[in-house]
Amino acid sequence: MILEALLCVIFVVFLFGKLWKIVDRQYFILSLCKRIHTVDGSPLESKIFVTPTKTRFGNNFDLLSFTPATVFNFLRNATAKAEGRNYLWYFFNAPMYNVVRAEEAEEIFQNPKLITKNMIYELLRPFLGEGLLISTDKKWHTRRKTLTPAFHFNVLQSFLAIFKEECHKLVKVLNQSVDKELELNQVIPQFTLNNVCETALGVKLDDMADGFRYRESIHAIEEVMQQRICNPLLYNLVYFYLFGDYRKHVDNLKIAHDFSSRIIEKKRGLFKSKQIGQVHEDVLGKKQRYAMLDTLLAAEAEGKIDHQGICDEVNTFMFEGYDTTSTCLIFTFLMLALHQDVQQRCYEELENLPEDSDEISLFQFNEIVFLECVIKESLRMFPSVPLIGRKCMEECVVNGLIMPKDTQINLQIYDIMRDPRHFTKPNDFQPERFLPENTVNRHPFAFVPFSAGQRNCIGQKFAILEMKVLLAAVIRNFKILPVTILEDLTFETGIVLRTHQNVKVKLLRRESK
Ligand code: HEM
Repeated sequence: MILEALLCVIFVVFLFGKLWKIVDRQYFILSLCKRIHTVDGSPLESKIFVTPTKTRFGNNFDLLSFTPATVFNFLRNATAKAEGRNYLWYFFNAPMYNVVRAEEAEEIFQNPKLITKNMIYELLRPFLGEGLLISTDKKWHTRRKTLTPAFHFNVLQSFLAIFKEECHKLVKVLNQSVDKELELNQVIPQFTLNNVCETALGVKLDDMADGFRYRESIHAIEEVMQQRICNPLLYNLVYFYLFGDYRKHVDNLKIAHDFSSRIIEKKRGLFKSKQIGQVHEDVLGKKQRYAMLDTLLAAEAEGKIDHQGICDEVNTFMFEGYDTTSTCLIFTFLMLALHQDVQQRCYEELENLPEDSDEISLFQFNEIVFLECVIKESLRMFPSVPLIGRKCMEECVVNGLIMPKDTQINLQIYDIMRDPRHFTKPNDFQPERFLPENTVNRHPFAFVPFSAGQRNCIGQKFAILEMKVLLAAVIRNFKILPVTILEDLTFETGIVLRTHQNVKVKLLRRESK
């Protein structure tokens, strides 16, 4: 009797084991997801690197109790282990495919079915709603079409005046910091936030009574998003509510949303009066300039967008247009300080411009080639957006792999742009790489700091112009000397690439001619 029962148990265990093996070929059972397979039936390992898991539950627990710095190092180590191949994790009920090669990234950027963002972006949803960055399908297409004219050449022309004004203000501040250590993180973000606030909303943040509070709230929102990125448990709303900074986050979201919503309401009133030929002044009684919000209000008048939609788009611009540009500027200043020869070459290039910076035209800014190479090389080495994510909404074939529905794709921009096959000595700062004659044979998707394909950055021309205006003004007025060196810095991956330490330089006033 006992023997029979034992045999029965052994048989059931054997059967269960067999069944488990069969199912496990298709599904990573303990990670609760379907597996990726190759189209030609070859072993997956022959095409990509399958990252070994720390537990039997996929890579789900590999990231627990991470900090922004350890996320950065984790990603770099993962890429190093893959030895130049794209690599896979089984993560969060779905496979996560990491792309580090331009060749395979191209197919993803170009695939019109792969335009939906992945789960990381859900952390931004409470702030950005259905704005351009997160929305998908028809809504995204319509909005993108509506907003594209807001970045037209003629519009940039009118934004140039704003950039110059903010630049004058900043140069005045910098004049007081000559010969002292200057923390770039204390001054640059204010410059880019002021710019994006005025170009998006049409108001000067420094003139607004609650401008400071708004600025603080944006910082706080980002900090919480950063925390959540580092701890997958905090993605869960209940866990976030119980153990995270949920209340603080909600309060800050309210401050930021109320601020933009209030301005939108006031601007709507002015827009309507303008339509019937009254008033041309803004909320503070000053002469009105074009702002992106005007394009949105015009779309609202045509019934193409509602109040919530406008709020989402404005918040998206503020968010996307602020930290990305300040991060790039900080790294560019750092690299200029560390490479005096490059800085000197920029200075000489700028000597050809009119002495009065107010007279430098958009056309002339576009012609500053070497400085643009410097910006691009900084973006290559230190991309403000180090990774972007997509999601397969249905089973799809990508890079010769069959990806189940819900597969998450990470385009590791940081690693793509440090691929030695496309950039020799990738860790060396060499702006000459971007001179037109040196880019001819480069893979078109090897340099993608603004993403590529349909969902590329709508604000890239805006950003390059804004950064050129400030860099040109600072280089013409000051010699930038190094204080921080790269070895002092701990890099952190959040929504944007950051350093744990503030970046410091020293300015010397240049002799006026
Ligand atoms: C150095 C500065 C900047 C960098 C490196 C940058 C980078 C990027 C990247 C990589 C994306 C794609 C994100 C993704 O797919 O997840 C993106 C999208 C976007 N960027 Fe930028 N950006 C910069 C500046 C700006 C500025 C100044 C604005 C607006 C004023 C802006 C507005 C946007 C918007 C709205 C999107 C979403 C576009 C869409 O999906 O249709 N960006 N940016």
